Amino acid sequence: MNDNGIQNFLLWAKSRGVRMNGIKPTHIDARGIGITGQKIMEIPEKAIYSLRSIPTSISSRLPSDIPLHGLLAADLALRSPLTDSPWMKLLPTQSNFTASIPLMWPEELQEFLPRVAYSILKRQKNKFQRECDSVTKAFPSLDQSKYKYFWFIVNTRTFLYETSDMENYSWEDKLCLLPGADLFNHSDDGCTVTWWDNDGYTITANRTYHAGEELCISYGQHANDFLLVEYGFTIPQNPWDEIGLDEVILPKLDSAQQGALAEKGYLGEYKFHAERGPCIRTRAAIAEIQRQVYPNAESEYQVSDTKCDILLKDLLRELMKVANEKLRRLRELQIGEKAHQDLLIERWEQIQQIIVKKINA
Ligand SMILES: C[S@@+](CC[C@H](N)C(=O)[O-])C[C@H]1O[C@@H](n2cnc3c(N)ncnc32)[C@H](O)[C@@H]1O
Repeated sequence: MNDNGIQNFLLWAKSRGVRMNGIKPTHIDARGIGITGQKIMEIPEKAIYSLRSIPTSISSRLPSDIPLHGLLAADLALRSPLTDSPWMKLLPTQSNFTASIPLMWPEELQEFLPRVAYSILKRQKNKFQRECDSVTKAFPSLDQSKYKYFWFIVNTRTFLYETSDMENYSWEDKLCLLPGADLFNHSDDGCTVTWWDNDGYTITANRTYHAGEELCISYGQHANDFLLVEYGFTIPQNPWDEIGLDEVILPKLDSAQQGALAEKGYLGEYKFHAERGPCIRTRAAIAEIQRQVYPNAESEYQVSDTKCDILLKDLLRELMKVANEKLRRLRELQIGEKAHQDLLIERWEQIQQIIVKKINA
């Protein structure tokens, strides 16, 4: 059936009282016709807040290499082009951020983050501080905490934005704010966000939703450590979740082994994914450790899956002890808000669940 056929069918169905809200029949490859979601939101070019929206009175006073993230935050904090609007009244408050965003927590609590999350936090802290220093140097009356608030508004609400004239921009500068579309929460399998070059964005339902059911988009294939630091939440059943093994692997490697791994570009950032298992870096490190036990094995490929699995389970048991101890101390802790402790406890319990699943497999 062609599109005319579908249109005629829709008119006929409508005359019989059939109502379709937010969905329509569509040709779906080999599966013939199926029902897909309609456009549920359109954001035209003129509603996009991006580099082009920033006046030279702001940008010319800042270093030319300041990332767009820092520039957008400066514009929002200084000029309030959107902040006096009804959009602003809907945004999270400072106290929402203080409860959820680890960079705003007491430092003693940040140290309870899993190592992977803590590394992401350190990079984020450095990036924020560099941009904050540039902006407050150029605009000394701007309060640091006000700038930090808007920096996180940008951090938690931007979309990837790439027009044909932005090819040479660094990926960091290909972003924009979309007031309205930024109200979608994240799920690993959400509605589709499409950018039509020089025209605007459309968001399309990915499946049929029940009336009143929340529609989400996906912020990307992120593990929970990333979601926690960048957005202030984790999701319970996250298919992209993985756990870091650095704190149990690195102490087992002597300097020669570390050198061998560094040569291959495999020193550190060891991950284990609940479904996919150890990443290639982890396998290479396990092979190095195995060589202490099986000195004749020459490459990671010579270490059998079974031997790798036995050592992996030992490493996971060690990580379990770390998780147990963190949870014990967290439950007794008197610093910070309950929301901070809840988020940390939730994350360590997710780590425990991934470990238990593997050990019992
Ligand atoms: C782009 S905004 C989404 C709209 C936001 N909920 C609001 O009230 O404006 C992103 C923020 O929403 C929250 N969020 C998004 N998805 C979430 C989820 N699946 N679970 C918990 N919080 C979520 C987090 O605070 C995140 O930083």
